[in-house]
Amino acid sequence: MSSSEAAPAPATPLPPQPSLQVVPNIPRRGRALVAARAIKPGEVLLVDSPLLLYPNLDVAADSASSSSSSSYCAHCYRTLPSGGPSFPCLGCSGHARFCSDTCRTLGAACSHTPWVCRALSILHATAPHLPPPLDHHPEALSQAAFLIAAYNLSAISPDGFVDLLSLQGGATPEHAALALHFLVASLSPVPTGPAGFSPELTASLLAKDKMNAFGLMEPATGGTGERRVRAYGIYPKASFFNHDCLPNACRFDYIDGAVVGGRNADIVVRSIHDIPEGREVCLSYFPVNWGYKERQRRLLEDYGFTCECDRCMVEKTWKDEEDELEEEAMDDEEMEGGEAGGEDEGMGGMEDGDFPHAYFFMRYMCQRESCGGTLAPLALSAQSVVSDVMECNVCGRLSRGDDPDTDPGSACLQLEANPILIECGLSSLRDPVMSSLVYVSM
Ligand SMILES: C[S@@+](CC[C@H](N)C(=O)[O-])C[C@H]1O[C@@H](n2cnc3c(N)ncnc32)[C@H](O)[C@@H]1O
Repeated sequence: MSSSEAAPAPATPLPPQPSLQVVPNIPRRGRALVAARAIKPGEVLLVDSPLLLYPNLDVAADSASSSSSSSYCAHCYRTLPSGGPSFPCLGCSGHARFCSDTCRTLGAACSHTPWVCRALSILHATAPHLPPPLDHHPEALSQAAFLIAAYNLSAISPDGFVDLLSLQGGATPEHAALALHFLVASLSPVPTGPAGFSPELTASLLAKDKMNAFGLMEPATGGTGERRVRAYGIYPKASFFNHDCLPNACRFDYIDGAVVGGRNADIVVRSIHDIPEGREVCLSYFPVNWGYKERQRRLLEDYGFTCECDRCMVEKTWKDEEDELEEEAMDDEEMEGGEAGGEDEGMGGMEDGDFPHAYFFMRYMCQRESCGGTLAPLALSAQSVVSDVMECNVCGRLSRGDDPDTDPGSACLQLEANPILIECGLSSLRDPVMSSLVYVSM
């Protein structure tokens, strides 16, 4: 280089290229998220903060502890340390408790305002005497808690409420929605935002909740491995993900994790494996090990569509065979007067050749009994190196299982959710990811 040539400008790192595009309307699927470029396994595709959170009150009503106060912070839903300090709400005689004075102050300003506090207190007192048809409605209390949170949002954040209204889902008021509307109306005068308070709005909100709420699970406690939902959240960007019964991404929450900045209720969506540019990125709306009939029933009842994904197209034919087998078994039973074993609707009895998704189940499904979680690699390192450690999005176990011929369960590191590795996973949660959705017009 001669002395007259200008020295090259120091290289400035390129901003991260967005990984997802919002496509506004795919026929029969509505909005969708599509890979804006080739995506590697374990990439953090989205970090989303909740528009609102609300408690799963139906669990509390079921349990013996229904009369005691909740074991989660009423603002951020972190587990409260047993025997440790907690900060009672000053308005409802400590029924609601917080994990810190900061959460108590934030709660009073947004999630646990004086109106929410009063309405939830009355709801707790009313819970044993709900009028019909709510007395036989398994989710009545949680749905009432959702409506309280939603109408509270309409008053404290009209913009947030507009985001909520923009989500998929609408309905005309039917019996249960009307009953919930009048239950909420009876609790305490509802603070109305610009959208008002009406049976039509209530029905529409309930439909949006059904189609878009994410369950945040209780911590895994060993034992049976069965986990219940501690709270539900509405996540506006994550709500754009459509469903696939063999998803290419899955979501994690670290609600009890050591997340800086008070964003422990954020959810993180990571890719499970390579995704080519242009491919739709989908989550599974429930555990991937559910059988065909159960999946179709849930998708139709709660989400209003019939799934035609590749897996369903294959398993649809199994259903007919199963029905035939069931009929044969019933005929045999009638002839022999003996017991006939029923066919498992899931994977039971399948030969490898009948089951083209076998690889997915071996590689990406948690092998821990009764977990049903999906595995994704820990987040890509800063150098974009794909991790060979897989994390389960339900039980949090970490495992190494590159070789599909080995049982990933046997390679399981047997660590409880490892805080160091999870911190590594979270280290790539930079704010730019939040804005990495780009909107395209068709
Ligand atoms: C959480 S929203 C997903 C985003 C939605 N497409 C939108 O436009 O906002 C769930 C709704 O999307 C639609 N949907 C999701 N997955 C689908 C699929 N595999 N096939 C058809 N529709 C689907 C259904 O209407 C479902 O109730």
